[in-house]
Amino acid sequence: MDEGDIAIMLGSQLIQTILNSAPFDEIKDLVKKTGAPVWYQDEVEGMSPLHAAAYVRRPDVAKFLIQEGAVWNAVDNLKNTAGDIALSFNDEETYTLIRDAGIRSEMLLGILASQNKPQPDSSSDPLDTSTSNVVQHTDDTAAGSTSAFLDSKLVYTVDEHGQSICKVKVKAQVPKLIIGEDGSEEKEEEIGTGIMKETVRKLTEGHPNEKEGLKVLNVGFGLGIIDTLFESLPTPPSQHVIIEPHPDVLAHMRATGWYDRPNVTILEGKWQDFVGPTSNHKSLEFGGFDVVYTDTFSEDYSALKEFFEQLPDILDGPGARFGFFNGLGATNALFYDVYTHISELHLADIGLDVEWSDVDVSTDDGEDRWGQSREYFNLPIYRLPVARMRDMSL
Ligand SMILES: C[S@@+](CC[C@H](N)C(=O)[O-])C[C@H]1O[C@@H](n2cnc3c(N)ncnc32)[C@H](O)[C@@H]1O
Repeated sequence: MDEGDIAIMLGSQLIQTILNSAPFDEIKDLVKKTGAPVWYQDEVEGMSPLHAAAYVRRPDVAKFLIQEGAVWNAVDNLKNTAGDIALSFNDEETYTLIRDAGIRSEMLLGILASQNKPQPDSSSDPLDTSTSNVVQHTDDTAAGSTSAFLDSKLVYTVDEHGQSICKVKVKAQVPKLIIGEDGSEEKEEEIGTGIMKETVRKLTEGHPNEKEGLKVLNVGFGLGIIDTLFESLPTPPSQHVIIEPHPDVLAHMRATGWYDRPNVTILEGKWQDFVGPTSNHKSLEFGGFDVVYTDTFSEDYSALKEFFEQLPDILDGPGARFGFFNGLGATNALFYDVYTHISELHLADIGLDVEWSDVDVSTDDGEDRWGQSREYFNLPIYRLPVARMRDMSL
């Protein structure tokens, strides 16, 4: 028997022992004394010892396995993590242990990645650096890579329900749906529009400058759902800046009159061109926004975190509000929870407190915001963030 066979045998034995609800010391000895690998996943189901601990609702075993290096985000062959299994049993203690292991691990990876981060003048594309292993896998499609997306051809059209959609042409020249709808009446409750409506409400309602017109920055026009909602406020924004890099989106904006709207300024390029360390538009007078929102399809969490870091410079102090499309990790309840917590921690680090609201998106009729090209959001609840600068004078 070679080393691999021994690891398989011991790994299987560890899973079986956990599933048999063996005493803690027996499980511990198998790992510590016999050397059973905690990272093992069986071939038939993809089950790991951590999955097994979740199945038999053993937080003591889960805690031990995590301490010994169990992989918190390993998915079985049905794409469930151990955390999903704990959640399905309503086993909050085991679920929280696994989720917190995920948060620790992702935070640590984030710190390591930022220490190794290329400098702004580096030739590599900062958007393509990833700090995360939560949903990170090689994905060179337009959905998963910023550069592939920005190079792809977009077509604005109307679907069979009369709703505006945007398609991206992929290599095989098969158009795929990527961006949601425009809020025609009968589609009002669909996921993208519903979320954007609630986002605009939370970002603007009761804002001290609401009545005189807010100064708004939106990053990523897409179908213009959120920008249209901002423009439809009882008092439209006094200044409405939109940052958008995709040439086809810009052409669509031009054709639909966005360039001619009073108080609307369109900045052609990526947000990185206008704010932060890679910005080469130092002359632009940025900052002082009452409301900032970002939703940049195909960028990853490291880019979002980088955007967070620019907020103190662009928000107009404590009264100002910030929102972002909270869709990362949303193919899986555990990953979504981990990302939600990590973004809250990172925002807190830079002095912003987040309030989360739950938006029920379970009633959508199966057509999601991003369509069929990748499963983006298949959770019943969207966690909507609104962050505000902490008032340091208090
Ligand atoms: C999902 S859409 C935004 C949808 C929008 N929230 C709405 O309500 O219709 C994402 C947009 O972000 C743009 N985008 C991608 N990367 C960007 C970047 N680095 N800076 C600014 N915009 C970006 C894309 O071209 C696309 O138009």
